[in-house]
Amino acid sequence: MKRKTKTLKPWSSNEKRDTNKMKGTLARHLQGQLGISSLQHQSSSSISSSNPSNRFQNHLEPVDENSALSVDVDAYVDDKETILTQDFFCTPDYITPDNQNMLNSFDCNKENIPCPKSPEKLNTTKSKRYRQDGFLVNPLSPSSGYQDIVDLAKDGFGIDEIKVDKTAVIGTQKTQNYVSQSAVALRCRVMPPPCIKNPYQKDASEMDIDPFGNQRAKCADGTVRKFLDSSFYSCNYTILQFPGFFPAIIGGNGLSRYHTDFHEIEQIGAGHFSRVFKVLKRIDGCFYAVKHSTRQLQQDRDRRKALMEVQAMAALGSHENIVGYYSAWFENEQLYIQMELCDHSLSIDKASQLFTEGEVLKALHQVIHLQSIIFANLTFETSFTLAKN
Ligand SMILES: Nc1ncnc2c1ncn2[C@@H]1O[C@H](COP(=O)(O)OP(=O)(O)OP(=O)(O)O)[C@@H](O)[C@H]1O
Repeated sequence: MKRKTKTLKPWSSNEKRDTNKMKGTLARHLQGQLGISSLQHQSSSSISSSNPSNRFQNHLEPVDENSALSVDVDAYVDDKETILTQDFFCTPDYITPDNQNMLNSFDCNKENIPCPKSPEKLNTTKSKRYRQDGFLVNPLSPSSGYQDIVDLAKDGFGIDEIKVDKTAVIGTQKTQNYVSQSAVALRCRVMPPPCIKNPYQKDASEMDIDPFGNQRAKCADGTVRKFLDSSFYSCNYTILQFPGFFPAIIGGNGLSRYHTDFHEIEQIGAGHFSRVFKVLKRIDGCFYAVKHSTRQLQQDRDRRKALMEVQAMAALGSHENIVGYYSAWFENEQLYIQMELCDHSLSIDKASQLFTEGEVLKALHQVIHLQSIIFANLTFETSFTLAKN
């Protein structure tokens, strides 16, 4: 009697018909997939009852036999909606559904597979040993559980990844905000604003010969010209003046590029407003230094200022006296810079006096002559003197 009342929902006949139709389709699908013979009755009766009064009568019938099945189909429909929403945001592979990530492709043993050694950088032994110590548990083995995964997550992974793992272990329990988190992260990651010209780089027409060949990334001047020729953007600025131009990308509940792409080894330095870490890039197995600002760059102006260092490094390119630059991004309102990892500390030990004044002047002269860049933290007089000398 109680169940009978439950089926008397105040639905319109159209709504009910649509739902039944969907359930019928899904039921047939499930039947095919799972071989559930009991579905036969429900799906066929739903479809064959073309008479409205019969259909209404069917609604009044007890559904005790198929009630559990009915609930399952509802859940399936909900899942389908979630998947469709996800498809809408074009989820890339590495952030496809959490549980799928976890159960199908994430295998902690894979973390132990040695990264392919770079032909140039062969000193990856230390990192591999470190990781082997930390990754002993396969989350897919019967003995592993939530605690194991949390322990793994503590080893260099960020909070974000812990959250992902939690979701996966809970299993089919759905989280309300899964799609929205992915969507936010995706929107921020796949739509970076274009930097159409580096303020520290000479105009393409002035650079007849590129001394660095293809060794470094550059601003796409071809793209710039297309933008300008279209006369849509008549912009004398070096960067398009969009409001909120440099977004304070993700962090918090979103995905972390830093933790996705890099395995943090240790802190190797600290500046006035930054910290520098030795990291292993997961995809190429090489060590890099990643510097990130310690204070949050909430204002667009602050982000532009912080980016000056990045733009200068990118424009300078490869030089024996300049730390190599690879990439930069905003995350959690902080600027991250991926750089070449230097063997020794870059701090000048005052006691040992590594460089003479002449050597420093010579190096600076080379740099200034090379790219006509005057460092922001040098006074005009100093720079002028150095350049002149
Ligand atoms: N690429 C690198 N490889 C190795 N160590 C590095 C690298 N970059 C920075 N460090 C270490 O981190 C320390 C601080 O970095 P850096 O000199 O860039 O900071 P800063 O410019 O003084 O700081 P801020 O930008 O906050 O003013 C350096 O003194 C050095 O020890």
